[in-house]
Amino acid sequence: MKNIVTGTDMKKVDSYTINTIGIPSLVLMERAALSVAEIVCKNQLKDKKILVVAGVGNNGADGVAICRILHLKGYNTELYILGDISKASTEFKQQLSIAHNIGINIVGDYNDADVIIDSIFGVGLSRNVEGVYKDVILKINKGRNFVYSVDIPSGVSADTGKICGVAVKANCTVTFGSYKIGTVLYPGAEYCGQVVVADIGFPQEAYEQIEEQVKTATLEDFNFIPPRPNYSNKGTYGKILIIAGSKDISGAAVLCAEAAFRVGAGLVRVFTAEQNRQIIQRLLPEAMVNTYDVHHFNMKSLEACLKWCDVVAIGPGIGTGVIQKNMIEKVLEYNLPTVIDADGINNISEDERLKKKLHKNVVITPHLGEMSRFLNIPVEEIASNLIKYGREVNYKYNINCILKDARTVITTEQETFVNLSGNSGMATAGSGDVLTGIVAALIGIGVEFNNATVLAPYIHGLAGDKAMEYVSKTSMMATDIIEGIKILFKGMR
Ligand SMILES: NC(=O)C1=CN([C@@H]2O[C@H](COP(=O)(O)OP(=O)(O)OC[C@H]3O[C@@H](n4cnc5c(N)ncnc54)[C@H](OP(=O)(O)O)[C@@H]3O)[C@@H](O)[C@H]2O)[C@@H](O)CC1
Ligand SMILES: Nc1ncnc2c1ncn2[C@@H]1O[C@H](COP(=O)(O)OP(=O)(O)O)[C@@H](O)[C@H]1O
Ligand SMILES: [K+]
Repeated sequence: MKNIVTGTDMKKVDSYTINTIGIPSLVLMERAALSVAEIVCKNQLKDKKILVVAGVGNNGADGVAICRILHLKGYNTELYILGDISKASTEFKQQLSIAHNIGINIVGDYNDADVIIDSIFGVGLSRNVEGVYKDVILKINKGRNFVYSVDIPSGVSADTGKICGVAVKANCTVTFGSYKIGTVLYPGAEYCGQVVVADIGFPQEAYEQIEEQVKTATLEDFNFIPPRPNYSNKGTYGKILIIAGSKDISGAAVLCAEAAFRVGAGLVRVFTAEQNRQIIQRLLPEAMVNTYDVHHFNMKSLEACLKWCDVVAIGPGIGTGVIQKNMIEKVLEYNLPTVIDADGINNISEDERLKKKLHKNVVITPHLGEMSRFLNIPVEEIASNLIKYGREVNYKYNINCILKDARTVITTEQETFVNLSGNSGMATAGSGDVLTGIVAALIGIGVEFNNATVLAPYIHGLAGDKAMEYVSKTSMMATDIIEGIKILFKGMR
């Protein structure tokens, strides 16, 4: 797991590192500046003209130090300072004094260059960007230069990813210590270009001072998956019940069940409408199929399935109505690890009685529309504050939530995560059904419930990224993501 921090929390990390651990501010700053300079040197030839645009806070101080390092390496650099120097931070004044002593060329106007280093505002951005700052940022964005942003593109809120009026559109952002929320959540993430996290020496202890930590999964988290011993059988790897599909929808069940198999589930049983039996058996002969008749629904057959399984996923393509609500009620009575997706969520949203039956072994996987219905809050409001509303589900209902979007936010009882894998090719029908199958299968194969909730979107995204090895984002379909799961695990163990 890696930390993702708000700007406010990053200041706490800075301050703890400087004041409690005792690493001097200028030491951190030198490492920060060196990390940016190193990346610039690696990618830019010496004949390139580099303009450093610096504010007068510590982000600007980083910029002045970067300008000095590049100048000493023989680059043609200029420094343009934006803001009132009499109000500059101590570190800025120190850096500027060094720059003067070394003979850095300081210019009075913004002029174009091959490379721009944007160090106007970092995590200290505190209000909307206006006036001369706005004008310069617009000029940077109009130019054809290669833009590096220091810590975060100036104008992006490090706390939320919102654009404070206007923001620099960078080609590359070198962010210090850890991802900032503003570099991972949209729209800010779109302004960053490639994001490089530079280790400048903040100790993990400093991150532990943060009260509400946000993290992201990393490859190390595959260790949550238990090994597959030789002495095992299909029963070892979970009995997964998937309640999906309806008279007119069969694909959802197939995608969900196949994804579960590809993540390693031992046994998968689909409970679906009678009309789907043949097609599912033909498309996925490995799955067991039990069916119901909408006109004579028999709860006993669902109960038998629930008694059989270790984990249940309900919702993809089931439709909404009385039968569906009764099925959900029955599922919730069994207190099993339960994944609720799509129409599963929509049915619950319509029925306060079902909401009351949600229990702590439930994870819901809503997209923004489903989340909007579930919380009765407009989509735009949820989109602008994914973490807040993800957490709200947890506080209100004591269930886990995978809030799916271009950046999926995961909230468990204790923790909050943002998933960083995946790509826009995954915005395709059935992609969410694949995710549902992955969550259920991970629980089935023995991954602890909270860990499965976090790992599933990560695996789903990595599978989408793997799918790009043979299909473009444009052509990607949900079946390609399943193909991607195969490639992913082939490369893993
Ligand atoms: N040792 C450390 O601490 C380390 C810190 N590091 C670096 O420091 C950065 C944080 O520095 P920071 O806290 O000084 O804030 P910063 O981002 O420079 O912004 C404050 C300045 O911007 C101004 N300002 C803000 N909003 C504005 C607006 N809308 N419009 C106009 N002005 C506005 C504000 O002005 P004021 O509000 O005072 O009028 C003030 O001048 C961090 O991102 C990283 O790069 C690294 O080197 C690692 C070690
Ligand atoms: N731009 C994107 N980048 C990364 N992942 C995306 C993007 N758009 C959608 N996704 C992922 O694709 C899946 C879509 O799920 P969902 O909307 O439920 O699809 P469906 O209902 O058709 O199965 C989610 O896991 C979501 O996070
Ligand atoms: K910046």
